[in-house]
Amino acid sequence: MVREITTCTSWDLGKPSYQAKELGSLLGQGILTSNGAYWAHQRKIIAPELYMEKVKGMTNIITDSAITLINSWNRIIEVEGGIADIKIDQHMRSFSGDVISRACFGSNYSKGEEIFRRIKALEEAESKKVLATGIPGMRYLPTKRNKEAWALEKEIHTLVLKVVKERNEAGYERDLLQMILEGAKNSDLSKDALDRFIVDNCKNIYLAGYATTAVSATWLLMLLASNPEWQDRIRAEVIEVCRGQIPNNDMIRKMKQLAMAINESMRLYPPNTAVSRETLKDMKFGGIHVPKGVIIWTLLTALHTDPENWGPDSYKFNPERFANGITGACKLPHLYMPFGVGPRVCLGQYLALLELKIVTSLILSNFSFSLSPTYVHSPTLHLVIEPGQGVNLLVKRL
Ligand code: HEM
Repeated sequence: MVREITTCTSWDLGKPSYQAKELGSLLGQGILTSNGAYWAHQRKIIAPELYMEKVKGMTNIITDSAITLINSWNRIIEVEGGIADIKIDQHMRSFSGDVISRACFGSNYSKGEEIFRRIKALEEAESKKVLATGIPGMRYLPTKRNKEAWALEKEIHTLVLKVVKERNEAGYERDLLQMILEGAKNSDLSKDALDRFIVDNCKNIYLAGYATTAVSATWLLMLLASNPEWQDRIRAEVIEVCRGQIPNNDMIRKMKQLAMAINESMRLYPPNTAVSRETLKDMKFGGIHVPKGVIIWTLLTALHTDPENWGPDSYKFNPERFANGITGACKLPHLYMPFGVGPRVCLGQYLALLELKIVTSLILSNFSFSLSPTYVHSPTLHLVIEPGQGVNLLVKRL
């Protein structure tokens, strides 16, 4: 039965603090896990940089990163003699990491990449720790994994502050790092707290936007490989709209079938499995008394596939259902939430969608692809839901 979920618009609901504890040095006190006035302060600084109008200005950055990917596939295909079996996961991660490095660090982006390489290693070290133990207090013991994570954390801290110092000396640049710096300067934080604020938010933005976007692109390509009629349909649209040119904002806006396929792919494979909230005080929620400290999970995969809301074909890839937008796709459109909901809704959604549209349209206008016989369908939950054994595609040039 479809039951309405009360949209979270209340300050009395926050992000579960356990996330910060479990993921330890990975998240720190950045926007993803903080609550109350400190969270609001961070959101106020970061949000304007990721509004749709600002994101439109990042089209060139994204296109450059997508062209790097296209060139690398071209080289692989040439070496393989016309058709290549490509494991696309790492390519999508490089693309998404490249975009975030450029958006955050502007001209310092190669240093940004160095920092993000370490954040990624830290993410891996932390996710192994979470999965391996789950024992309270383990994170304080000097185990091999903890020591590895602590060393990485220290390196990240030092590197970010080095870029900040260089930036302060070199002058103004309009990127996310600059906005975080200015926001931090205008607050009354101590020097140490200020440094933490900057470092934690660099880590948070990277963690929020890197794997999520990469995995969304990977699932979308897997679905287009398995549904050649949709692959052809969207390719025809892209070719008609772009007429051999690199897509610009105007062209991207016209790619309706592509937008429908992205919505459908994120319905079936939302990278984040759940949206969670913690009650910060006793409250009534949908008529139920919920005491302070209770964590409420909203499972996206369940919401996104409920046949009562989406119809009997709810498990089928059918982008057509989004022909009239999200409101036309189901009975209760607010239950579609790949980017979360309410005041804590994803700040990077416009950036992520633009990335997905640019990279997919460029791939479709350069290559045709099908699933490799080596592909094994095994959605697996790490920090996001990803293909457990990767996605191999057989790719050839058009
Ligand atoms: C397809 C890619 C992405 C997906 C599926 C996604 C999904 C989400 C979800 C589900 C949330 C939690 C929302 C809630 O609790 O209601 C979130 C939060 C957030 N996302 Fe994304 N995200 C993506 C890409 C990005 C990108 C590219 C960035 C930034 C560069 C970003 C930045 C953030 C931030 C800063 C938050 C925390 C917002 C807050 O707590 O106030 N995300 N995202």
